[in-house]
Amino acid sequence: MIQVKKVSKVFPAQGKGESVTALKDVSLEIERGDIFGIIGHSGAGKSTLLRMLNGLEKPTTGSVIIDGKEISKLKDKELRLARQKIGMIFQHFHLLWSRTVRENVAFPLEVAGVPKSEIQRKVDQLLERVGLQDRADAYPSQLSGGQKQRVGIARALANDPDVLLCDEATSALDPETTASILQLLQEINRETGITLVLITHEMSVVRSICNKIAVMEAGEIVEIGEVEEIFNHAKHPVTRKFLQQEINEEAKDLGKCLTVTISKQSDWNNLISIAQTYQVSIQIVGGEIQATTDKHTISFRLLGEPANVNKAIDEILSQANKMEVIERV
Ligand SMILES: Nc1ncnc2c1ncn2[C@@H]1O[C@H](COP(=O)(O)OP(=O)(O)OP(=O)(O)O)[C@@H](O)[C@H]1O
Repeated sequence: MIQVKKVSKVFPAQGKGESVTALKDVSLEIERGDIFGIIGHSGAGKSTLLRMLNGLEKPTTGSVIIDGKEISKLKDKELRLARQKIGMIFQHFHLLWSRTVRENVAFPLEVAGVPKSEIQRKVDQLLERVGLQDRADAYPSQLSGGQKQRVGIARALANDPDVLLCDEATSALDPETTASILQLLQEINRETGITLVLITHEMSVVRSICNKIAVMEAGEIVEIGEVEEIFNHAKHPVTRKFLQQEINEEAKDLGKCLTVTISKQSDWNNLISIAQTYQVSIQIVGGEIQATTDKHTISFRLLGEPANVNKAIDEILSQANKMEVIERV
């Protein structure tokens, strides 16, 4: 469905600045119906790659092929037609603020020259699909973040695209709304077989809906494959860091989480003795055994009476000279 072949992108120097290599020799293949996640830190090149997929950005070298057509070579009308089959949703929604919900969703259909009666029918159907039929005449400013993104999704689906590109589509939303938007995207993928490509900096997003993932760092793909495989056998440090971050985030919802370095048997004994003293239990939520350095990192939560948990944490922090506390969430 989507093939990115040896794509590089260099943004030429502006003024006195230096040129920026945003993508270096990136290759990937996305199959029809995939929910493909691209994860990376800010500046890794995710947006540039996503913009290549709908022809908004042209590769400096290499090619992008969608449904057999080399999008990077298309011009004018051909490119416009190809783009109608590639929807996009954004972190900050990009809605037209002076238009109602209905008019926002109708917009791409008007641009595509669809007859008015057909537009009406299609918009009703789309609004029902995203659960906004009773907000059709509201303006975006009257909607919650989740509802705004639902408008964005309905609008992106207006021309029955084969691909939906999601640019940090849930990053501005709270966890509950994020879950409901991801669920909607997953349902649409199941019902229509649409291919989803989503960029994110959160592993939890990848875990909840993606089947494949590419991890990017400094313009390159450092790890790529099936989600299950990568989550179980992450090889690259960047991937591992994202996974660790997710564990910490998850733990934040459930209780206080500490990540400490354990380098001696006595550190374990110490930890257990503190837990016994304050009658808390240690729930390990993650960790890493570093065979080469003999330093093991563990992340854990303390469970018990809140006052006791706090005392135990204070005790561990006060012994930071013995166990190095890397992170306290
Ligand atoms: N139009 C442009 N002109 C010059 N440099 C650019 C342009 N667009 C992106 N870049 C640079 O390319 C690199 C990759 O940027 P990109 O926006 O693709 O990263 P990203 O992973 O999407 O980051 P973020 O999550 O912050 O959006 C960055 O160094 C960025 O400054």
